[in-house]
Amino acid sequence: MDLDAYFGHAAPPSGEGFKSGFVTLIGRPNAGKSTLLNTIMGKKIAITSNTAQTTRHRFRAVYTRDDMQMIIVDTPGLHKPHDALGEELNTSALKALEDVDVIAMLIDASKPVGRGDEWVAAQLDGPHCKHAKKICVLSKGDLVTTEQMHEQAEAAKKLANWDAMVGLSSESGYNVDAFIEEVQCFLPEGPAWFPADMETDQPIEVIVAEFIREKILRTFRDEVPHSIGVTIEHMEYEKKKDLNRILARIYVERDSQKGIIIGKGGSAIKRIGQEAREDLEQLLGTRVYLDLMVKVKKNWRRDATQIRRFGYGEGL
Ligand SMILES: Nc1nc2c(ncn2[C@@H]2O[C@H](COP(=O)(O)OP(=O)(O)OP(=O)(O)O)[C@@H](O)[C@H]2O)c(=O)[nH]1
Repeated sequence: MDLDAYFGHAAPPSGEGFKSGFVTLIGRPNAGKSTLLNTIMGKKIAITSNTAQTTRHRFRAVYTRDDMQMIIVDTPGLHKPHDALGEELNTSALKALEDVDVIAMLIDASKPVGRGDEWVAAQLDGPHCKHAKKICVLSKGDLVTTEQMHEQAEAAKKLANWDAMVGLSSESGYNVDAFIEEVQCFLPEGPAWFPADMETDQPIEVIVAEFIREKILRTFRDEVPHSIGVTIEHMEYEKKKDLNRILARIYVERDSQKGIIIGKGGSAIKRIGQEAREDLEQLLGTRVYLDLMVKVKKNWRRDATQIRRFGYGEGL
């Protein structure tokens, strides 16, 4: 594939009236942050699942138009941490609030506003958030009636002093444009910070590893998804065959988890490999040969050094 598509070299657009800046998406786990990012970008870059703590990287996507460049910072969901990984993810998410132009807090419109939302909203009072405009995004609008949406808006109004509020659905695309326009209003005039054809600041290996992790999150429930980490050991493009050869390692914490990931006669790992390969072929625009290995690394989630080695949280 053409890796330049990820890093970009085209001259950044600029000019009078051009706006540019950073918007951070925050919210409880599962609020729909990564899905909104993908909908804005018009393609899947960030992984999503209904397992909390899906997002482990503070992830920047670059959305460029003729009249603006918006750098969207996706963050791990904010929640009460239970281990070093949870703490690292919270630190990473809160750090992404510093020095941004807009903070968009997502609140799931289909769930009652609760203490988790209150806790996240309270973080917006910090000194580092002072200058940012705050948009309340009521997400998953397709799951609620108009009346429920109004009720949710009333509850959300009490959480913070919002500069704007938008109800939308990333699934149907409803009102996502309105959100983009709202952000644009709040961005300062300035030149593009990144090349026009750059889509993300993450190395392609990180995105590939995340796509594999997503398939595991979607296949298994409970403890297993939180216990895995994925690294790309080797990735090589064979031009003649238009083929990317990828060797990935899936780390788990216990032998029993290794057995679960592999499945009876290798059935589970085979399915994960197949599904990941299909997604990766779309992402990379080439054929993909994917080799997955499972390895046990005891208690890696309790070890900050290990977590950073995976590149999760602050490690990048
Ligand atoms: N029906 C519906 N489901 C949505 C919408 N947006 C997100 N979801 C679903 O909600 C779940 C969580 O979405 P994510 O985008 O992964 O949420 P997140 O806030 O990034 O989650 P973390 O990474 O855990 O912080 C997924 O199963 C999504 O498919 C929406 O607009 N409508």
